[in-house]
Amino acid sequence: MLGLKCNAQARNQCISCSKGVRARRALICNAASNNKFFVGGNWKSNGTKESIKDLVAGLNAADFDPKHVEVVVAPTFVHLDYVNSIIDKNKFAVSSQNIWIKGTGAFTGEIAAETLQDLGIHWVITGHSERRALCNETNDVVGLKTARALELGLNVIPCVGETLEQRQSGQIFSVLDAQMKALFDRQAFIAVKDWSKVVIAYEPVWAIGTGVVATPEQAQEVHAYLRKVLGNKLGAEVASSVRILYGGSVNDKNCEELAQKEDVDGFLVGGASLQAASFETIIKAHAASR
Ligand SMILES: O=C(CO)COP(=O)(O)O
Repeated sequence: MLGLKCNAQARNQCISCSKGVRARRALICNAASNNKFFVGGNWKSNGTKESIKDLVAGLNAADFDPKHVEVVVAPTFVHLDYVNSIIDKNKFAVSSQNIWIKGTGAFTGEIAAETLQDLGIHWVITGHSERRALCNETNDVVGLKTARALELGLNVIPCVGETLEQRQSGQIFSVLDAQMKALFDRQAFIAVKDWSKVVIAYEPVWAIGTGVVATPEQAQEVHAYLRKVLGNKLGAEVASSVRILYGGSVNDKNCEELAQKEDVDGFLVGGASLQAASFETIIKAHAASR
């Protein structure tokens, strides 16, 4: 995993400082990358003020070390400010689930990156498959939104993933290529300097909300592929440091096995992130898997 300290028992050398690293990917050490295991909770269109108050109280009481895991929760737009005001910011950051492709202005019903910044929200999810499928967001729109977030200094979680039909008809890698290309097509994406600000989420559509989780081997295969695609475009050092999350029916029972896979750097969790106890177990999956 990324962000492990250089240490005496290391078997590999950091390509940045030449010290040893015990990292599974063994390219870059803590001195060069502060990226930790990452867990996001996507609350989707769920929650009332009352249920959110209880959920946040449960999360604030969760026992984990933020030195080893970065945790972000994404409530609805209208709950962002409330959650940000009551959540323990030593342990959690708050993310929006979407942004508008442009700035503030005459865009009825849309939320600009500037507005999020004004609220102290520093993360945004882009390209979630529900937005792609239900709101007709194309790869190009996802590329624009991701670039817009980066231009405004936000941290961004672009989502990619194939449908069951695409997987079964052998299109999985061409679908992922096209989704990644839309990110690479934007200057703001390829010009990123600090790759702790970009976290890619692989969310196979067939696994989202279905209870059918990808096997650890299926997740690893795609994560390794995405890392290769990143490496071809941005170089080995960037590819090694970018965190790639798995999302789709992650729960407190299956998270540990998935977290053991070399290229699984964290999770983007839907349903199970609405239960504080389950989410806490998922947050601690990385530590448990070691
Ligand atoms: O869409 C997801 C996270 O963004 C995954 O949702 P589930 O965990 O409910 O399958």
